[in-house]
Amino acid sequence: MTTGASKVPRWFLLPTIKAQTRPGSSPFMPRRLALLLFRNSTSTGSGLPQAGPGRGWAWSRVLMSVLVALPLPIFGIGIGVFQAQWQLQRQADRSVAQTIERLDLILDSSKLAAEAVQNMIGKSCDMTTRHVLQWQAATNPYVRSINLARGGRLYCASLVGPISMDLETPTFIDGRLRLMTGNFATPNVPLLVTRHANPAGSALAVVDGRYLLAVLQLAVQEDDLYLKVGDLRMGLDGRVSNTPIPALSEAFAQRTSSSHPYTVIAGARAGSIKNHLLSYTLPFLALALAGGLFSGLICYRLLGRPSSPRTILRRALEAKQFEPFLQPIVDARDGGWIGAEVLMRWHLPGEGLIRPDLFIPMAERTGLILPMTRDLMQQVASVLAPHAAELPPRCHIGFNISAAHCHDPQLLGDCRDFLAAFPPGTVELWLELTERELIEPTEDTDLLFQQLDAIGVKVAIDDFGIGHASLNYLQRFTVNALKIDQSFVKRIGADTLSAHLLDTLVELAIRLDIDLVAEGVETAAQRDYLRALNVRYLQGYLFGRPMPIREFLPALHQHRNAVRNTIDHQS
Ligand SMILES: Nc1nc2c(ncn2[C@@H]2O[C@@H]3COP(=O)(O)O[C@H]4[C@@H](O)[C@H](n5cnc6c(=O)[nH]c(N)nc65)O[C@@H]4COP(=O)(O)O[C@H]3[C@H]2O)c(=O)[nH]1
Repeated sequence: MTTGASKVPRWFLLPTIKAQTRPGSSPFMPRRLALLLFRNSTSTGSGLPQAGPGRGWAWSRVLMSVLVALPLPIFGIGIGVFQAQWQLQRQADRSVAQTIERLDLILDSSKLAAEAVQNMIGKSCDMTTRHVLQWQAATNPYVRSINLARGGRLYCASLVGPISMDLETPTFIDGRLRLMTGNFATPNVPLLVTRHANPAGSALAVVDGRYLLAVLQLAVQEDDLYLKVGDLRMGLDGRVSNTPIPALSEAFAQRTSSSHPYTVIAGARAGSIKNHLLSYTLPFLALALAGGLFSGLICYRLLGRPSSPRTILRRALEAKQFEPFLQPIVDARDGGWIGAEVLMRWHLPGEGLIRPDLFIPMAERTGLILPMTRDLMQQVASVLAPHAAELPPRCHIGFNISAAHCHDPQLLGDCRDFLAAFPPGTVELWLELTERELIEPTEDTDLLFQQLDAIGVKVAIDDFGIGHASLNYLQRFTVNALKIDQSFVKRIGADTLSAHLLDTLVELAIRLDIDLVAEGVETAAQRDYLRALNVRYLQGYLFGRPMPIREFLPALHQHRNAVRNTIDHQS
């Protein structure tokens, strides 16, 4: 049976579906089948609501893609921050170590110079004393001048000879070292003074602050670096002050010299990690960001791709993309509508309507046919039940059911719910059994059919005459109607053998006292032939094509008006 405006013959599709759904076969949809599913749609039935893909799913897809995209940049930034922190701390440790090493060297040298003139302490500041002092200042690296003090006052300087100045002895840390902002000779150049005392007084070796600054600047990298002597400190700007050292929150190192009473402090202020990241790890971060973005996009694409038939159908079901189309069934005697067969259509946004024979077999194999049929029943009930009074008396509404339904105890509940939606006696529910999958009769199926019969549900055998199981079904189940397959109807008038077959089927139904419905009636000649054979109900394009459920009631009213007009005309 071929229906609709298919471009792909059924023989081409079915092997693919069968291969796909064979137990143990790949769970992924072959590309050909995916293409078939998405490309082969009919263009019938315009005016359907635009059912978009499930909103929930769309959000989940975006959320999952973001979750996939984020770890790489987060990991990249984490690694970058960790690496920057580690590097800044290492630099601070190294700066402190190098500074201590070099300053110790300088201070050792100035200490030696002060010790070298200790026998001159207390002696008068004559030419000989000055000569000794100048000699030491000239021959010791880093030492700018050497002075002598007595009784708390400077009295002899290598630079100017006799002098009298307060030494401010308490300002020397441990009595040995003093950091100064400048002195009488160079008031703006910091100095570091080493003091060597003996009972007669003290010798003072003065180191120029510019050496100290050079040491600091050579050792420093990205960090801040300070030399601290007592309360005074000297930073990389070369100034001496007693203001507190700024908070070094992102790296910190501090060490006190083991030889001289001073401390070196290094570290990184707030914002250094960010600067470090931007200057050194930017390409790495950009790469991590691009990687994250790429993986997020790939994830988004993959989630948007058809995965397994089950997933595709489940998503479509969640998105309410399966819609009921109704095709009228008429009384052969007067052509009046007695009800309709419900036929499922898949309304795929952007693609139009997908024919049921392209997805029903897959829905049956995946078991999704059960919730799909339930959804269809609910949709039909919700649209038609409020208009039950406008329907034909005991309106016949037929749903196709599959083998899986016959083993599903929920079918009974679904049928009950469907009938309960309508006022009692207004509709007659028909279940049409197809032969696509063989129904295995068991005690459970027997019980189910008995229960269905008990609540007034009728059973029809669909496509009767073309399958070998139809007769078995007749024996096994309580069958209320046979639907003659449209292939017999098509051959009416074509050959005598077909005519005989049709006659025999009709005779069988009459003998069994079962109702007959002929499908696929397209011409008046077919209608007349079937009517002459006493086939009770007819269905086919001659009376109406499958239509969206919302068009069914207006079409029914139109049909009634047309019949009324004809009767009026005749009378
Ligand atoms: N050429 C021609 N065709 C006519 C004429 N009158 C009706 N038809 C088509 O014949 C099919 C009759 O349904 P079916 O035999 O139950 O065959 C159905 C049924 O077996 C299955 N199907 C449809 N809806 C459902 C469903 O909700 N559940 C299940 N399990 N199967 C369904 O898909 C099959 C195909 O459905 P449709 O494509 O809707 O095709 C429908 C209908 O559109 C006519 O005059 N000429």
